[in-house]
Amino acid sequence: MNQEEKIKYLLEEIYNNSNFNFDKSPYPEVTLTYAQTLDGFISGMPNTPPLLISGKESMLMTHCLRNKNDAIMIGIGTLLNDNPQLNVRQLSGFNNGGDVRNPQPVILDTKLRFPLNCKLLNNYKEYKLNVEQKINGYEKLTEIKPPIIFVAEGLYDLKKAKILKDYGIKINEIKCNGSQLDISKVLEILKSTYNIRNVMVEGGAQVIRSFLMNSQIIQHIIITIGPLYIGNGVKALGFGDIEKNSLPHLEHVQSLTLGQDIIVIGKPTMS
Ligand SMILES: NC(=O)C1=CN([C@@H]2O[C@H](COP(=O)(O)OP(=O)(O)OC[C@H]3O[C@@H](n4cnc5c(N)ncnc54)[C@H](O)[C@@H]3O)[C@@H](O)[C@H]2O)C=CC1
Ligand SMILES: Nc1nc(O)c(N)c(N[C@@H]2O[C@H](COP(=O)(O)O)[C@@H](O)[C@H]2O)n1
Repeated sequence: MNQEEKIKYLLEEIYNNSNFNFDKSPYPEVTLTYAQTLDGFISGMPNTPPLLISGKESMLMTHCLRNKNDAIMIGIGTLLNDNPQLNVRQLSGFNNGGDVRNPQPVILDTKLRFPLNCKLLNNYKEYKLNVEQKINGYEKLTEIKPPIIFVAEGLYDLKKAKILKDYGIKINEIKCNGSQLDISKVLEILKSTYNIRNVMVEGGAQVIRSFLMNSQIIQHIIITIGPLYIGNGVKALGFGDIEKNSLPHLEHVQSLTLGQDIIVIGKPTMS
C-alpha cells in the first residue's frame, strides 16, 4: 500500500469503529481537526500569512479527511486570513477522473464578510465554466461545490447576499444573539436541508472553541502536532480563559507519527 492508501485505511477504521447513529442523530457526524505547534498555536498572530504546521504526510491525511467527509466547515476569520481552497488536490485521483471528491465548503459568516474574489468562489466559477462550456478535459475535473454560508438574521448585506446567490452560493439565515451562530442549528440544517452525513471542522480558533465548548456534538478529534515552536500567535482555542469544566478530555485515544508530526486521535467526553 502507498502512503495515501495507508492513511485512507486508517481513517476507514476510525469511522467504522465509531458508534455514531446517523438516523437517530439530529446532526451529521462531526470531526474536529486542526494542526498545532508544540507550544499550542494554530497560526502566527492575526493578519499574518498562513502558517504551515503539517508536514507533507499529515497534510495528505488532511486531504484524505476532506475526501472522506461530505462537508468542511471553517469560520470567516480563516477564510479572510488564509484564502483557502479546501479541496483534495493532494490526492492521486484529483482532476484526473479518479475516485476522489471535494467536500462541500461551509462557512460560518455572521455578517457576510465573504470576499467576492476569494479562491473558494473563483475555483467554483472556473469549474462551472469548464463544465458548461465542455472545455477540453472537463470530464476529468473533480467536482467543486458552491459554498454554503451561514449568516445571522438582520446582520448582513442583502445586496451582497443576492450577488452570491446568483453565483449559486446557498445562504442560510439563523437567528443570533451575539456574533456567534448557534452551531447546533447550523448542523441541524446541514443534515435536514443539505443531506450532509458527515462534516469536518477545520477551524479557526473561535470555531474550535465553540465546538469544544459543545463537545457532545463532536464524534472525533484529530489533532496534528508539528515539531515546531513559534513563541507567539493564535492559540488553538483562541484568546480568553475558558472554565476547565466546560472542556472535554479524550477517550479511546490513539496516537501515531506521520513523517515528523504526531497525530492524536480520540473521542471527546465530559464524564
Ligand atoms: N492550523 C490549523 O489547522 C488551522 C489554523 N487556522 C487559523 O485560524 C486563524 C483564524 O481563526 P479565527 O480568527 O479565530 O477565526 P475563525 O475561522 O474561527 O472565524 C471566526 C468567525 O466566525 C464567525 N462565527 C460565526 N459563528 C461562529 C461560532 N459559533 N463560533 C465561532 N465563530 C463563529 C464569527 O464571525 C467569528 O468572528 C487563521 O489565522 C488561520 O490560519 C484555521 C484553520 C485551521
Ligand atoms: N492540516 C493543516 N495543517 C496546517 O499546517 C495548516 N496551516 C492547516 N490549515 C488549514 O488548511 C486551510 C488551507 O487549505 P488549502 O491548502 O488552501 O486547501 C487553512 O485555511 C486552514 O483551514 N491545516
